[in-house]
Amino acid sequence: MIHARGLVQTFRSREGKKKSEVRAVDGVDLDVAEGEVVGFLGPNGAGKTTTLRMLTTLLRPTEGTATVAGYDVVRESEQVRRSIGYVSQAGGAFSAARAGDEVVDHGMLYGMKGADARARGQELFEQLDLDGLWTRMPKNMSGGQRRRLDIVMGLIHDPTLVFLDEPTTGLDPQARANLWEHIADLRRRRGATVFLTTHYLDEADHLSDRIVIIDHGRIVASDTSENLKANVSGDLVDLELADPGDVGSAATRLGSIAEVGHGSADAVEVDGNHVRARVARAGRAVPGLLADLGAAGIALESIEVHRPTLDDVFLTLTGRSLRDAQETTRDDTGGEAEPALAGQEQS
Ligand SMILES: Nc1ncnc2c1ncn2[C@@H]1O[C@H](COP(=O)(O)OP(=O)(O)OP(=O)(O)O)[C@@H](O)[C@H]1O
Repeated sequence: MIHARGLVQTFRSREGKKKSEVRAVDGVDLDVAEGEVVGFLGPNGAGKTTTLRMLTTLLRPTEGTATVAGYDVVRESEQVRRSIGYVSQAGGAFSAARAGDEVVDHGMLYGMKGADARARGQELFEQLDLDGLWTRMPKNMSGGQRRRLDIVMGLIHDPTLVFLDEPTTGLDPQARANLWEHIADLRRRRGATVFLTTHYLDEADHLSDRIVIIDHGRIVASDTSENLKANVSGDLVDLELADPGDVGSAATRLGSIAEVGHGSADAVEVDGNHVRARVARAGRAVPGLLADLGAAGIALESIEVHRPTLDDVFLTLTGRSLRDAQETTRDDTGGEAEPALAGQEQS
């Protein structure tokens, strides 16, 4: 459904007289199969939206090629647009019209007959828990209802491929959970392929068949959440020692079973009377460790084993926590920015 090779997008940014170039997307290869739900995850400014805008034909790639639903995003942009649904991060700018009229107009823009757009719109209103709101003006809807209306607009022409850019940002937990259900339903009921960007780890984990992580414009991982957790980052073993004097020898013993590839001394973190390290398949390794500690007369106050999270995966791959990265400001280029010549908006 989506095949991209070497996608690049550069933007020029200007700060006073100083000009610089930002490589917002830096050589992205991507393959998404029909019916797959892919979560595109990364911190602010990683390049998610820019990638999405190239795939949805809103931005011409500076370099590289992509086909979406079988059409080339540059040469056949019209066909791509007709084949996809796109729900942008900002959501639609609604006029003062009633929600149902907006939806019908939107469908007609895609070449649907008015009656068909109305029937399909009403069906979607029902599926997305908007029944009774057909004649309400969007400005009088709650944030969650408006976000679901955005999704109705993105689905009105019955696309089999849907791009959702941060669909639940700004929603309260209940509205998020509710929208997750609807997104999962898109595939269940309609067999749709869904490509969604998010910086919520739990969202990516919950919804996606596969998670693609982007950082600094490059894909750093692509796999199921389970595989990423199992292969990229081991379990965290946290030993609390009864006697702080045992910290050194416990660290050496824990280091000996710490993940391969990390020098054992570096792999262990000491914090007061706690000694921690990542251990591959801790369930198998820990009994031996306990026997070893017992034989050396090292007593424990407690032992905890934590399964890795997606954030651990991100930390292992990039050296940064995604949670911390989310706190950084969105635009680190400074100043006013404009697309570079090769990165012009497509009409
Ligand atoms: N029009 C533009 N002009 C200049 N730089 C831009 C422009 N759009 C995006 N950028 C820069 O490109 C990089 C990638 O931005 P992008 O919006 O794709 O990231 P993102 O992963 O979607 O972030 P977020 O999660 O905040 O939406 C950032 O450094 C951003 O500041």
